[in-house]
Amino acid sequence: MKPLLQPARRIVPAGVLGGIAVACGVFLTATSGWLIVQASTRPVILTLLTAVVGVRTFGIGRPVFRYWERVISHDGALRDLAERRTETYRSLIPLTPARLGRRRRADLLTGVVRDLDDEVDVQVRSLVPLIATLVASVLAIVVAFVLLPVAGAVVAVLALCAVALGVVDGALERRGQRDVLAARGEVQRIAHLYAANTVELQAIHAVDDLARQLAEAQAAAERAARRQVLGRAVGLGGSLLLTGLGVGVMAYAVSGPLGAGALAAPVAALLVFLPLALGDVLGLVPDAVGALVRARVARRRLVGLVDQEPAVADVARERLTPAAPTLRLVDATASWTGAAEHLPPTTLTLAPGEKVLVTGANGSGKSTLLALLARQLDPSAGRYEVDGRDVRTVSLAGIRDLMAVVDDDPHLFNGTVRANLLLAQPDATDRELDAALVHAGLGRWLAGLPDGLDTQLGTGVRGLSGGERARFGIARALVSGRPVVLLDEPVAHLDRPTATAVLGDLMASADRRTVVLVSHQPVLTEAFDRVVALDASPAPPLPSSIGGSS
Ligand SMILES: Nc1ncnc2c1ncn2[C@@H]1O[C@H](COP(=O)(O)OP(=O)(O)OP(=O)(O)O)[C@@H](O)[C@H]1O
Repeated sequence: MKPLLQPARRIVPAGVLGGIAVACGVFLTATSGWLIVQASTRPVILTLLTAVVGVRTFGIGRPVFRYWERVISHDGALRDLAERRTETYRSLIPLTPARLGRRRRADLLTGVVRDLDDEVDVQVRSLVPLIATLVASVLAIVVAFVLLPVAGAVVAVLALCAVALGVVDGALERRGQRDVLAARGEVQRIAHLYAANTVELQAIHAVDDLARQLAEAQAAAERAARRQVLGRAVGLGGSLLLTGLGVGVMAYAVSGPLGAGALAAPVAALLVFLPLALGDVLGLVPDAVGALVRARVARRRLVGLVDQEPAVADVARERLTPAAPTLRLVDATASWTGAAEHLPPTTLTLAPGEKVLVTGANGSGKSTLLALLARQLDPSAGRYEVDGRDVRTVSLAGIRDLMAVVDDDPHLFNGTVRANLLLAQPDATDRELDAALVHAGLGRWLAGLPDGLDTQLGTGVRGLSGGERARFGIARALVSGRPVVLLDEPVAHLDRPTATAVLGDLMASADRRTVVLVSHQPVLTEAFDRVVALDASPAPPLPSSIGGSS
């Protein structure tokens, strides 16, 4: 992964432009001070003209440079976001699904997107303001030093104090952030428990107890959020205090015993205004530090997710491309975690075109069996062969290209019907898409769509019923043209007549494809060549109960 603080393209020039914009603001205030004091002595108007031009230049320069900085910094940051997203999604693919835990894919993706946003925020919320502050501070120090060396030293000390304040602020933010995340996690845990088990909780009269726990967790989260805000408040309050102190010390330096008494009054005014104007810039530091802390936490989460060894080794290059493969498991077991077996030793041969129903109790390993067949897992013992070749000796992509996997909740992206189907086979023609929808039992649905394949699908546009979604998943599998279709409870959420109709259409359309369908209860058994029952108890070996038909 790219280092967190590596500036994206154009971020350094953006920071310099931001620095010039900020310096324009600082010198606008300082030259205004010079102008006001000089004007009070009623000099010849010509002596004021230079300062008037300076004030105008700085006044115009500030928004112009600020706008320029915004345009190029956001352009750079958005490109960086796109690159980091692509890189992260690429890293997630080999980890899917075995290393991603049992979280819902949508939740996982939302978390990853949010973490990447926080990470990229560093570019515009931390790097640009910090570079800008540095540039403006250096310019201010140089100008002050040229006018009066001790004034340069005062501005330099002020800038160093702002850095120290940033470090303290960072430590407070870090602690606050940790507490906030822990407290929010607890709220989420209890809320999920509450929402997912309301009926059971009512049955054991535990609803009030859990509601009290939820209220306490919520109160703890609010306290943690207040502590976190305290860090930011210390930073902002501290920078205001520093500004005030800076003005006082500078006033003392230019007028007091430090030998500056000889300074002309307008120049003295310019120098006294300098720390005041710099205060605006130093006030950016706490926000920049806050963004940095959030980004570090997000980065740690992303690294924890992405920095895992894939469950399946992809070492061989030779690609198998059989049109009708024979799949064979020989005493194969599989494990998601490496700590326990999640599939008992299994021997099973799937001839080309065979239709097999796999049943078994919850947790007996049906989905694990499909994951093994789809090469989302490799056998922890035994063998998995495709056309007589051990799958570990051929390319992973080649094996996966043979399989179409349909789960119990096919995802529909915001986009047209066509785009949602082309995901499975980008080269498919409209005729093939139409045919797949018709074969999956969605012919009438398609005919009723206002724009046919161009109709928009997805949230808030056009929803699909559970049965239609299941059929859409099957249509995608048909469009893919892959010779093996693996279905994990594709009709789990449907009523019996709809489930029977969907499966009937699948069997009629799967013609020469091999179909393995997992279901915790026997459905439409007569449509399958074989029914395989998985035993819930792990060992001893089960080759006799599996591989046979019932
Ligand atoms: N992604 C995963 N990570 C870790 N453990 C998993 C994962 N998926 C399944 N398991 C574990 O593997 C075992 C078998 O689960 P599996 O989902 O294969 O059973 P199943 O027969 O399909 O059950 P169900 O009918 O409830 O879907 C279970 O103990 C389960 O907790």
